[in-house]
Amino acid sequence: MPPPGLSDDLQKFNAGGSGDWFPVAEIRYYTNVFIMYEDKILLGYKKRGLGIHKYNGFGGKVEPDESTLDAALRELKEEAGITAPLIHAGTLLFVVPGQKWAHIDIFRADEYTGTITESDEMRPEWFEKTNIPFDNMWDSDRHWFPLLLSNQRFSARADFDREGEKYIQKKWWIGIDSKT
Ligand SMILES: Nc1ncnc2c1[nH]c(=O)n2[C@H]1C[C@H](O)[C@@H](COP(=O)(O)OP(=O)(O)OP(=O)(O)O)O1
Repeated sequence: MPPPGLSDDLQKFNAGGSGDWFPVAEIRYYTNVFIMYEDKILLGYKKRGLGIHKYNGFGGKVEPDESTLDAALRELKEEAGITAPLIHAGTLLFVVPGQKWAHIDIFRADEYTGTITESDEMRPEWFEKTNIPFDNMWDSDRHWFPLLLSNQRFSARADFDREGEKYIQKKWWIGIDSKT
């Protein structure tokens, strides 16, 4: 049975951790974009802010009056200097007690245009799909990345405890969105 916040008709892919799900809170919308090319994936090394010193997709907050797709395209341009024909790949609910829930729409593309450029926020870097730096990413990424890489749409929830600047994964649930 999917946790609160996810649709009931998902097919479970994996789940783990312990304890209760954190209580419902207001939602804030974010985006995250992954560019694939042949056997490689483009990640960004975060130079500031939430997730500093981790590798992630390119993305950030959705601004008022902006669609998630427009926000994803804007952040990809701002943070990596490129544009791409984005496809919605999945959704991650990132939950931390005492904070708004982050609803992250995750996009992918298999091509891009422009010159990949480092920004103040992100240093882009290509990785082999067989050598993704999970030990230096958000802990939940390793659980949904197989679905991103195999082009299966997913919805996921990951609850993290916060200890100072550290985020410790407590519980997660990943489902395949079989409607698509
Ligand atoms: N758990 C987890 N896994 C993978 N990705 C993420 C998380 N939690 C997250 O917040 N994220 C992603 C979602 C976004 O792409 C970024 C966070 O966005 P942020 O850099 O705070 O937003 P910006 O709008 O770019 O920030 P500023 O420009 O205001 O600094 O991490």
